[in-house]
Amino acid sequence: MITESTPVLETERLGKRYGHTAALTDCTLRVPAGRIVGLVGPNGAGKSTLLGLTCGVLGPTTGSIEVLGNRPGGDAAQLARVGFVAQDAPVYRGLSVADHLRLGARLNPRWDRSLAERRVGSLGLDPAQKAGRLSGGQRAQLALTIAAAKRAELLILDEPVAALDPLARRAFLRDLLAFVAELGVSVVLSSHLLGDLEQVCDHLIVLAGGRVQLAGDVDDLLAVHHRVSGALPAGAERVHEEVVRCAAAPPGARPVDLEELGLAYMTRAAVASIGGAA
Ligand SMILES: Nc1ncnc2c1ncn2[C@@H]1O[C@H](COP(=O)(O)OP(=O)(O)OP(=O)(O)O)[C@@H](O)[C@H]1O
Repeated sequence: MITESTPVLETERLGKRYGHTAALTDCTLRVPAGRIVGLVGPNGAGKSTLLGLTCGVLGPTTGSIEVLGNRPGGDAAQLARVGFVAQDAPVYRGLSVADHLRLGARLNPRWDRSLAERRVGSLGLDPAQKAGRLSGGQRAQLALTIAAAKRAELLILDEPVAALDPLARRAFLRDLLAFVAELGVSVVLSSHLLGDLEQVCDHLIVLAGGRVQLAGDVDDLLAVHHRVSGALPAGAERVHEEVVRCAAAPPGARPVDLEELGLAYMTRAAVASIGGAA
């Protein structure tokens, strides 16, 4: 039975291979509902693969995955519960903004016309403008509007801000926060830009080499990681350089921010893979 405590995403030893390439290995995750999840990792870490498995466009090679308590992409009802914006904010370049909204209304049973029109108006998009003539930021906003108006319970956004300048990125993330608060939707957002994710995410997943390096609610993760110069305190584990993991802050320790934390785990994984290859 699906309840409010049903996780939006639950995986158990999930694995995905493309031929001889292991894109994801032994990935075990549990993401509670209502979170804005930052999915970070270097190029080739497996982020797009995990997002593809989550929305059901890919199937697992090993292990299991449940999204909102069901098999991803299992049927039309499940597809309607998940909104997916792939990399590069895909839109139909020859169709106008208004055409996109009409198409959204025809294809999505829970389409929220008033939300779509309100967002297009507040963004200052001309309904008659062809999507191919919008700027990168406007295209990203249009793709986000369509995903939001679908009234999905989970929004999956694969590097939605990658092509945007700093001002457009900030505007996009601010809008995302506003409508997440309005709609109560859960979001999984991948990015290389940890600084951006820090502004919006309350749950973090760090992937590297196809494996989960770190996952959890941001407040919990920040509470057990600290910056310590000098000798490793008793009971602490060194993640990378000054960043250590231990339940209580040792004397003289300084707090870490999300960017430092993500980088520490990604660097540790990179160093380990070079060591393993040597
Ligand atoms: N269709 C495919 N066929 C073969 N290998 C693939 C395919 N898609 C991804 N891969 C490989 O799987 C691994 C993970 O790729 P994935 O695209 O999931 O990583 P990513 O973290 O999203 O990377 P990026 O940040 O560069 O977009 C990489 O080694 C990649 O080369």
